[in-house]
Amino acid sequence: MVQLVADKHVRYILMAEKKKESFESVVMDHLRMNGAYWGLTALDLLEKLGSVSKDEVVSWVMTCYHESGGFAGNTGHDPHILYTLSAVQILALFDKLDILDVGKVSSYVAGLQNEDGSFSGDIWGEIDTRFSYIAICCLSILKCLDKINVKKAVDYIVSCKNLDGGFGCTPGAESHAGQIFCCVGALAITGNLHHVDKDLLGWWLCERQGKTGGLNGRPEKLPDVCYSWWVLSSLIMIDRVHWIDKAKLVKFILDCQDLDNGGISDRPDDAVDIFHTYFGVAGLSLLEYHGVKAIDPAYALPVDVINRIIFTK
Ligand SMILES: CN(C(=O)[C@H](Cc1cnc[nH]1)NC(=O)OCc1ccccc1)[C@@H](Cc1ccccc1)C(=O)N[C@@H](Cc1c[nH]c2ccccc12)C(=O)NO
Ligand SMILES: [Zn+2]
Repeated sequence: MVQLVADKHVRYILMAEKKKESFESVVMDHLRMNGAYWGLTALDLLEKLGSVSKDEVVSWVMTCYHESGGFAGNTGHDPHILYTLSAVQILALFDKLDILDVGKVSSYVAGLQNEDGSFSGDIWGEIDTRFSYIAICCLSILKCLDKINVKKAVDYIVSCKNLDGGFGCTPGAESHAGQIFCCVGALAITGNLHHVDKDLLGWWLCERQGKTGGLNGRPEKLPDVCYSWWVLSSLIMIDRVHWIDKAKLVKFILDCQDLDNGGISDRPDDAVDIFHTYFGVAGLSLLEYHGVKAIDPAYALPVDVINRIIFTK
């Protein structure tokens, strides 16, 4: 039985941090803040966050801070809600939320809420339930949920619920595991999971597991390691995780590792990347794999980090 080659993954992540000219880092240049969140959270789940310089990372994150209170995907880029959450999550990992002007950051996020309760990603106005989740998760970590109209935000999310029990990016849009994670996560954080039909959605989610043990994002699609997060965290939040075969999913994730150079790919024998390495480790965390720290399914941060935030000051 293949094991988790944790040390190889740690080395792969640390190398990715250094290789700035590689194809992958150039392609991902505009979402480098997300990449930093994936790499650092995976390191923390493997109990190796200490192998990076906290001060170096934190000062780089702050070079992406914009006077509007938002964060950009890389130094000097435009701010966007996507990267503001990743930046706040990184600072939470290092217990450095105190360096933030919380009032400014929370006002940037709250300022993106629309009349109908939905959220835009930035000043250009694109609306997506992904942004509702990001706003609620970010403001909850900053303890500023009172800055938005939570009831309207929840009503908008509920308006995106489909007949199959799932959720899409806007009202009437097709159910997709990624959007389901966002909507269920936002409802979980705000204490509104009673709006979810747990048996109906649980059935749609457990149907994502194929004969290989992997999970896909929609019917007929190929299994993909990152759905080990989108689908599994949703199943855990609605208390239906026993409806899938956890052991088969563990094997699928472990079979996606590059045993020599480290890293995890979306499916066996594909090229590894930092995104799937994180979602593979996070999936194993949700499956309580030995040697991986527990991750919170709604906040996508280690449980000890969430406990520190919720139960202090
Ligand atoms: C832009 N991205 C995507 O579109 C990936 C592509 C993909 C990977 N495997 C299958 N497709 N898809 C993706 O992120 O889908 C997740 C999702 C979740 C919620 C709504 C829509 C899509 C990836 C990057 C990527 C591109 C190409 C290949 C591998 C990674 C990406 O940056 N995703 C972001 C999307 C995102 C940002 N903030 C979020 C908050 C909640 C949920 C998702 C996000 C992410 O998951 N950050 O943690
Ligand atoms: Zn994927």
